[in-house]
Amino acid sequence: MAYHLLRGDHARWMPDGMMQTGTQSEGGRALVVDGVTHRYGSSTAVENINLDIRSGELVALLGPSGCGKTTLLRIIAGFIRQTEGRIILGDEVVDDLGPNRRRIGIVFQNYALFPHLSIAENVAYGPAAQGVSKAEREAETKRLLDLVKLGHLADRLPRQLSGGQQQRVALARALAIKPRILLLDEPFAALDKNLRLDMQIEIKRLQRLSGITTVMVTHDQEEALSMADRVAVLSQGRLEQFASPTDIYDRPESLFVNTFVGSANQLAGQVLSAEAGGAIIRLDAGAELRARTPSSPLVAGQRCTVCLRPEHLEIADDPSGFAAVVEMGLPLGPTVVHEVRGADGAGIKVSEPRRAGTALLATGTPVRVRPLSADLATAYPAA
Ligand SMILES: Nc1ncnc2c1ncn2[C@@H]1O[C@H](COP(=O)(O)OP(=O)(O)OP(=O)(O)O)[C@@H](O)[C@H]1O
Repeated sequence: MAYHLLRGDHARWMPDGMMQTGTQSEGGRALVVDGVTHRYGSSTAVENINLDIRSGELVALLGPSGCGKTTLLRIIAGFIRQTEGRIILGDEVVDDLGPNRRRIGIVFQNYALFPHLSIAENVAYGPAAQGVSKAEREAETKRLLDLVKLGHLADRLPRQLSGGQQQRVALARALAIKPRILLLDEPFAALDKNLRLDMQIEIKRLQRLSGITTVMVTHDQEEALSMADRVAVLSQGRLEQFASPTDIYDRPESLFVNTFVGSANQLAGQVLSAEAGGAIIRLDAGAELRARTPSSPLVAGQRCTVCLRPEHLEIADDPSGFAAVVEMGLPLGPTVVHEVRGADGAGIKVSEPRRAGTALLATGTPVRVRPLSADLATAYPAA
């Protein structure tokens, strides 16, 4: 594939056939969400959200239903005017610009294609409204449809395409206006599992190639962790953490993030001693361990909740662990999960790689459970 260096205020290598997008130099700021709060009447949907999104980044807004992610996306797009705060695109505060004046490309869950227009007419619609000449928009439409591998279907109507194909048209249409940023609203929700994975890879590829700054709403944590450069985790309208997928998973900063992303055993315990960022905890189940304490400093004697992921525990005959009794063993293909019960009654999941010939432990077997290594536990003040 041939690459061209685009010049001007946004020098960037672009693949052959991809148009220029974005308004910032590589690594600069593309979008700032500055102290945004939105209330519907008396109920607060998003509260004091701050995000600083770099040019070329793919950011996922992740959270459970009702956490405010769609509201935030619609505020960025200009469909909703926030109660407080500012939206800054590049260096421009865009709060007074309507959606069609923000130059934002949007792909909705249901694609929202014009049903009576052909695929090519759908893609050319935005540039036509922008006053782009016929010859130029025809060339651009062809380039974009080739890019999403649908050039041969340009004359079909949307209903004559599969869901995945319609979504690629929606993406081409969004890119046709040369948007400053691309917004994806649950873009894979309507696709079946296999097609979803193909499209996730495809969109990530196109996003990387174009270098277009992208914000995607999803409630699917695997999708967020696998596709995004950074993930903004929201809960009840508040930003819990904004970090790389690795940091979100390995270094969660709140009990919510720790338990919403991946799974985590929650064990009750008491702080024996504490220092900045860490503490020695005695679990009610019977072991002592060191834990990170990211959210707030803990003090000796304080009750706490310790999170340990199932894959960070092992069943081992070791005095450093704590005693438990097997309740159930689940052979899950390459992993084996044992549900055990600690001396304090806590139910705990232990997930281990399955080795050839491994037998499941029978219900009632006494075992000892220990963390795989130090510092895998994270402690939060008890609720
Ligand atoms: N037009 C509206 N009027 C009043 N309340 C609203 C309106 N739209 C959303 N809300 C409320 O604001 C909160 C955030 O909603 P929002 O749709 O942003 O959440 P979400 O995280 O996108 O949820 P979902 O994943 O279910 O789409 C919810 O409590 C919702 O009930």
